[in-house]
Amino acid sequence: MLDIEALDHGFAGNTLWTIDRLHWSGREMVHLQGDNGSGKTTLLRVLAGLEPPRLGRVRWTLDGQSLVPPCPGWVVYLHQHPYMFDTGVLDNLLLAARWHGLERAHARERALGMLNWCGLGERARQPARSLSGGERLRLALARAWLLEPRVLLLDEPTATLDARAIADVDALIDDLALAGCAILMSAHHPSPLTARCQRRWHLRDGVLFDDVAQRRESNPALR
Ligand SMILES: Nc1ncnc2c1ncn2[C@@H]1O[C@H](COP(=O)(O)OP(=O)(O)OP(=O)(O)O)[C@@H](O)[C@H]1O
Repeated sequence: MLDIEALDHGFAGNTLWTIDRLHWSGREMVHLQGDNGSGKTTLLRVLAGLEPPRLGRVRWTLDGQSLVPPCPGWVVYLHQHPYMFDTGVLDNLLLAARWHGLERAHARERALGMLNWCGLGERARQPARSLSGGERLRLALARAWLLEPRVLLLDEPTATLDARAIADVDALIDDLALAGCAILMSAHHPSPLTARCQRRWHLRDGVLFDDVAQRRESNPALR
């Protein structure tokens, strides 16, 4: 569902990374790795269409349609410190629903379901900006899931969380993956979730190494 050809990005005339060719069916959960500054966030932002690549092409094939990012509501990028609207917790979901044109009664019912799913059912009226880091991330996952995206691009989702919060977020991400949402996540530190990723992309020295492609290269039977 993701096809990349001759993608190249950088700033001020310097190349950050280049990717000759990459295909991802979306069936395997992917762990994007790389040192600080290797360009993980930038790659996720380019895949989401939040910034255009310097050269090359990104194409998503979703529900039989070939799309160039951005694909609002379908390919969703989530920052490790997600933006919270300056409203209550429930209204954060309802605003997102309205923004994306969900029908009002359906949106409310679904938003309440999402709040229970992410464990914030008792916090509907609490100001969203007063939530802890882990709670914000859970609310942001609920806000994303409200739209039933096909792809979630998660930027260091558990980087600043303690073990308990990581377990909570891991469980939610796992639910999304089981429901058929394709997950690509960057993460520095191993976690139960990164351990479950079936594929690894590694940004090193400006090149993206794909362990699946490398296995195919080294085993002719897989080509
Ligand atoms: N808009 C921009 N203008 C100039 N340089 C930028 C811009 N955005 C990112 N960079 C630079 O690109 C490099 C890669 O940044 P990026 O945030 O993608 O790396 P990262 O791998 O996600 O890093 P980290 O693991 O530390 O979060 C950094 O050196 C950053 O300063």
